[in-house]
Amino acid sequence: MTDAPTIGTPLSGSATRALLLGSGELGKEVVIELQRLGVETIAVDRYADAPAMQVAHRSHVIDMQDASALRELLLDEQPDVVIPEIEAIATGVLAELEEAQEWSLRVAPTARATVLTMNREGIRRLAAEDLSLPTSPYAFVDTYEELEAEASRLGWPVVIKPVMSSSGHGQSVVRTPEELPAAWEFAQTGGRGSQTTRCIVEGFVDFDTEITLLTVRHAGGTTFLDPIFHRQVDGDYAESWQEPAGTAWPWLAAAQEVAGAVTGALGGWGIFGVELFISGDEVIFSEVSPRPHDTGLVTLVGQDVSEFGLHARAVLGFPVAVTRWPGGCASWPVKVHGEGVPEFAGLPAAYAVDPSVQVRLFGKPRVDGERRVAATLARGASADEARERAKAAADALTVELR
Ligand SMILES: Nc1ncnc2c1ncn2[C@@H]1O[C@H](COP(=O)(O)OP(=O)(O)OP(=O)(O)O)[C@@H](O)[C@H]1O
Ligand SMILES: NCC(=O)N[C@@H]1O[C@H](COP(=O)([O-])[O-])[C@@H](O)[C@H]1O
Ligand SMILES: [Mg+2]
Repeated sequence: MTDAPTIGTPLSGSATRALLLGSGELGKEVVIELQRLGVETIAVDRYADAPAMQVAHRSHVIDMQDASALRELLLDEQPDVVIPEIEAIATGVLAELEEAQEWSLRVAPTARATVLTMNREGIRRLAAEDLSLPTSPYAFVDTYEELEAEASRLGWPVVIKPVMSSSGHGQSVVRTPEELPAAWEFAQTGGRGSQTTRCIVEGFVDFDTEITLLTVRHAGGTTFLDPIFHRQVDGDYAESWQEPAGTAWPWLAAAQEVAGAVTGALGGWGIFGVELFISGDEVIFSEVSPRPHDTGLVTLVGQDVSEFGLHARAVLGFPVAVTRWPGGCASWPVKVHGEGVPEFAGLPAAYAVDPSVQVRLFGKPRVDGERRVAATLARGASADEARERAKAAADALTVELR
């Protein structure tokens, strides 16, 4: 792909082809945006009938952590752009193929960015040690004995996370030494299938609030979106919202500086979800996704172009601009526990909450354990009003597993 890209016609020799690695709810929205731009889309994930597969031109099921399977697929498809969507990918293959340029391949935002962020160690060392950004105190451990030593050095409570995981998988807050063995066990079994025992152990940050600062690097420069506030439960997002457009924050300039430094170091084009803790006026870097962020689902109602549309435009090489809905907006994820195929009821009641309510049913084929299967979205005059509406809409939905 050149710096001034053209878009071909899908399924023809001129097609512009985008291949998603990871095809969950976030990828589904990216594929919809790419389809609107006439891009041929190929959705890949570890299981069949994943959400993005249901809207893409075609799909493949492979173990994305298997380097040879991934290499074989990419050589076969030869996409113009690869869009990583999840944290469990053999990213070394992306770096190898981007470097080799056997065909004109770009990885969004860059192969190096995906390598560095796929593993918590890469991005944490880049931010804290190379860029000298404030982070929680941390250590990396490979054994239970190392964990014990580092946790007591850092001081309680500590947060333990597998180096390859997301959405809180395998993550726990440990308040006393007695809780440590169970947390180690959870980290070993609960991650996203990494082949290592390695974990990060972090000192607990007693923040006032936490935000995702969506940052778009694109052909026209770098654009910071309005902060997205969120509340997390067990390491996974439980609610996110944007305050009315134009709200001023004393820490915003510092937050943009941190986001600019991290995304600048990662480089390339695309959207980044920069996760920051705010404590007083202090901004502490937590982590960054070089792709759309789950808390950014709120942009589906808060902006004229959502984070998914912005990612699609940026990775294709186009400049972006954003207009905000002037009021508040909110998203509320729907998670279910159990086993079976989801069946949803209560949509009329959810829509009756407010005309601004929107519902996304992701279409995940089944649930085994706990899984996010839907989200509700709403607007309001204030963020609080939007949050109440999004929650009320989610409460009105019922999910049966059959
Ligand atoms: N050191 C810390 N101190 C206090 N809270 C923390 C710390 N690390 C993580 N958390 C809490 O846990 C949440 C999830 O952590 P983190 O983002 O690292 O996990 P994740 O698995 O990558 O989640 P996601 O994929 O949803 O971003 C954070 O948003 C924050 O609320
Ligand atoms: N915090 C990261 C995040 O929200 N990622 C989103 O969740 C999907 C995996 O869901 P699953 O575990 O239900 O398959 C991913 O594919 C992505 O869309
Ligand atoms: Mg996170």
